[in-house]
Amino acid sequence: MECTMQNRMPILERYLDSLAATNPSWYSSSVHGKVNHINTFCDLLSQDYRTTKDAEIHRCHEYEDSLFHEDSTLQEQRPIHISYSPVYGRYLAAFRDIKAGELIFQERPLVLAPKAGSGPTCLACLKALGNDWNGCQTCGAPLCTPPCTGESHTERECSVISRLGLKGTKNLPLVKMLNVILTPLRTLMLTQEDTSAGEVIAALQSNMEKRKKLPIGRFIQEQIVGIFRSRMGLDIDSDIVHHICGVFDTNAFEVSLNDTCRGRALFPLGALMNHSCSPNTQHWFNNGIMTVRAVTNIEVGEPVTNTYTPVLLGTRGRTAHLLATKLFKCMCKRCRDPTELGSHISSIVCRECNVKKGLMVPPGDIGDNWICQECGNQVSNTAIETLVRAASAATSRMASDDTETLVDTMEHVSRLLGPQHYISLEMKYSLFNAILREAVSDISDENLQKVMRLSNDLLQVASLVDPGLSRFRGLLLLGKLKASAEQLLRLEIQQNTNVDVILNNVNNLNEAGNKTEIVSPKKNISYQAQVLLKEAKECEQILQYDHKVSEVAQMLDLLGRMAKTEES
Ligand SMILES: C[S@@+](CC[C@H](N)C(=O)[O-])C[C@H]1O[C@@H](n2cnc3c(N)ncnc32)[C@H](O)[C@@H]1O
Repeated sequence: MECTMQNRMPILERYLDSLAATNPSWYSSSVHGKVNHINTFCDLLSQDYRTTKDAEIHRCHEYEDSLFHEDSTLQEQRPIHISYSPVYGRYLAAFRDIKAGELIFQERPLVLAPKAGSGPTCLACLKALGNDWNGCQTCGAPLCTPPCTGESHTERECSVISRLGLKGTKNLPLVKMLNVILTPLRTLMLTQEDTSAGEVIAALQSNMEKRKKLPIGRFIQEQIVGIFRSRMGLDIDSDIVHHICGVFDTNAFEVSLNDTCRGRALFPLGALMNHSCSPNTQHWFNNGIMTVRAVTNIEVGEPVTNTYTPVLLGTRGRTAHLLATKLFKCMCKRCRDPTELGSHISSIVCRECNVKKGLMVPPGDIGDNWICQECGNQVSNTAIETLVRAASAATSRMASDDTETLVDTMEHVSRLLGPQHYISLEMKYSLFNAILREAVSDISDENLQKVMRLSNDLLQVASLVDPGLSRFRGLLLLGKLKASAEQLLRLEIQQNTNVDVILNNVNNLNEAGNKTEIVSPKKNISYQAQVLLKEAKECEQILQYDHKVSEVAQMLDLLGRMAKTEES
């Protein structure tokens, strides 16, 4: 039975209500008791499973009326609601002003499965197993040995997979195929076992009709539907499989459960965050639970956005990625601005005006010439694209942990495209990470200086395209802190062992030969540590939900000790 247009928004609204238990902060203490009276997700959603074939969801009058009658006290603390626009479809919007750093919501995954295309992965806990694995005794699918505590590989799943004939074969292509079909298989089983979950999945956007006309549609029909029917004996309506696969490809998140277990998961509320190339939220996963936090202030009514593309990618790259994977053209502020919010990460340095270092910004029309903003020099789009492809090819051949090669490639790309270009920035970020992979005490003075320079360059770009409390900024600040704290530590050791340096400092004379105010080396280190301590506290706030927060805690300890040195 086809789901009517009118009932899709309320399904998702009721799903939002059902997340009350995971989000107690949505309710003020005076209405806390009411949380218990909200029906559970399962109670509230009790209709049959139905697929919806597009995202054209309109608010109906009945729905507006039902909102009007809703208990407003329950909503007063909640930061979000679901809104609709003919351009964006449904989207999460701020229900009240949200402050940067505020936790917006937490959500458990509805479906969790290995990533399509991944190698042997334990079906119970999603740990990557490499090639040395043992198959499940019943179906032959990869599982941990000794058995892990993961619960995802159920008896029912096992009995269906056993029809694949994997047992005893360790057939790698078949294992990879299993990772492709497992997502729709698990989702299908969930919709059959839990009609409420099925209804939410049915209400999510799948872009099914458009996808059916694309190669992905043919793949799903021939491979996934084909295997379900012919090898697994499942009598299944192919539209349901197309819808489920489309729901995953349109909405799923890559999630890490811990250091070794990773997969793909569906978070129906998280899925309602629309895309922005300069998003106002950041999300983290902890034991599979998604935590979404505001990275900038979000005004009431503003969309609450997530990014579906890497932020360090130029507009043309992001546009191509979004069109290919999510089937829409982004028209956000960053995409409409050829300078990309002043970052110039798609602009190319002009070769004709070396002195002024003029930049050629991408033309509005994709086929037009690129024109230097300083000297008016024109270069054809084809020539620029060839240049960018050459730079990109140079970086893709390179090992990302070899710092010397990274430096050479970064300099080469900077000469070709300019230091502000996104490929140069990717190189800078790779180099920053490669240097910091070493224990900080083993990093040379020269490389510590490099980390400082790279982080400053990247922080400048981050403040434009990924501003506020973004993880990117947090990681850059952390690297910078590690480098500066280590430099300070080396200075402290040097001064403790070199009495001459101290005496010279103490007898400090200015150019006129007068004694200047004496700043003892210890006081100087203490002062610098106090400045860094402030940055470390900002970093701690940004990475509050990140596993890297333990590294920030170490920095806080170290800097705290150095800041106190003068007093002792
Ligand atoms: C993860 S879903 C987001 C929720 C979706 N709008 C809905 O109604 O269920 C992704 C889809 O939303 C739409 N979308 C998301 N961000 C958009 C944006 N910035 N501009 C236009 N469409 C967008 C696209 O159709 C995309 O395929």
